[in-house]
Amino acid sequence: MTPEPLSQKEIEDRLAELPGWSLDGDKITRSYRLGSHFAAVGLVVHIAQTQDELDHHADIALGYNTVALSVNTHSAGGSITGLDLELARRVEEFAAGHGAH
Ligand SMILES: C[C@H](O)[C@H](O)[C@H]1CNC2=NC(N)=NC(=O)C2=N1
Repeated sequence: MTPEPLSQKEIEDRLAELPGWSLDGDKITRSYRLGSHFAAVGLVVHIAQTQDELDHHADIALGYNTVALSVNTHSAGGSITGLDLELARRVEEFAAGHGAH
């Protein structure tokens, strides 16, 4: 089932619960800084595992010690849906454990 686009108000309300995440154009985004390159790669692997579990995939940019995510829902015409917020919520749950801030 295709998830429904969220209203602007719903997006803002749910982003308020996810410090560091923001709306940038048609995607929600967040950048993390980590203690080393390997720590950044470890976070990417954990995100990849979560993405396959959700069958929902962000654009991920890996830097030296940074990881930047941006995501919307292609199947909803590039809108923000609950799946985008759920991916962000799950990444927030484990990012700090990788030393990300
Ligand atoms: C076939 C597969 O379920 C779809 O292509 C999934 C995979 N990952 C996805 N990721 C994102 N961000 N949006 C989608 O619509 C999407 N669709």
